[in-house]
Amino acid sequence: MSGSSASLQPPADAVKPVRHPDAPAPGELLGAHYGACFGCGSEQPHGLHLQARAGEGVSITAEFTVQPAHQGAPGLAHGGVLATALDETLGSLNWLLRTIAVTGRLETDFVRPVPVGATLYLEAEVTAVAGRKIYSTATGRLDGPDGPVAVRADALFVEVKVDHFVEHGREAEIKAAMSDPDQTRRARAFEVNP
Ligand SMILES: CCCCC/C=C\C/C=C\C/C=C\C/C=C\CCCC(=O)SCCNC(=O)CCNC(=O)[C@H](O)C(C)(C)COP(=O)(O)OP(=O)(O)OC[C@H]1O[C@@H](n2cnc3c(N)ncnc32)[C@H](O)[C@@H]1OP(=O)(O)O
Repeated sequence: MSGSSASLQPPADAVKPVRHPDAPAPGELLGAHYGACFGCGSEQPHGLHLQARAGEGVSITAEFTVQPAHQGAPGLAHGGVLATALDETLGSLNWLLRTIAVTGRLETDFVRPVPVGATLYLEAEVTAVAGRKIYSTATGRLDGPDGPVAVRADALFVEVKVDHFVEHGREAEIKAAMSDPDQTRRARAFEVNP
């Protein structure tokens, strides 16, 4: 996308992203990174329940169907919810790098209104990596994977350690996550890089 700000332009020393050898195969569903996640978790009744699938290289596809709970104007998706769908899809890319990263900056274009009941077909890819900084881009289309673009975004994610969550998250949820062996395994798996 041409309109993004200077801080979303990769620096001259940025490199191409490298797909981790243990990344899920193209076509495989990624599953939720956290059950209570508003974007992808199954435990949030009004969440997006976004399902992301590994693509080729460092790319992801995902689908999200707009529910009545996601309205801003009558019958239309709230822009913040659409930004969440883009953010979640972009965040899923980090699974393919086996890097834990959080959104530092997200720039979103809202191109077409998205009605309730519509399915947003999202695709995202990492474009460059510079140290801890991961640059990525995403689009969301209507009517199918080749349909008209409704939303798009450019983002900068910043790599963090698991300690980021332990340090900043509310104690009750952190304790629950740490006592869940599946959650701990998923989080720790990211800390072992080749
Ligand atoms: C056992 C329990 C563990 C449970 C964990 C569960 C699961 C873990 C697995 C995966 C989960 C991970 C993510 C979730 C996935 C998807 C959900 C969607 C993603 C999100 O929704 S996630 C929430 C929203 N997100 C935040 O909550 C971030 C708040 N924020 C911060 O926590 C800090 O702000 C941070 C860490 C971003 C940076 O802080 P820092 O101190 O580490 O690093 P620093 O500031 O030095 O930045 C380093 C370099 O990035 C550049 N940089 C930084 N920010 C920039 C900006 N905004 N614009 C342009 N450039 C920026 C600097 O300019 C510098 O660049 P340079 O190196 O060139 O100088």
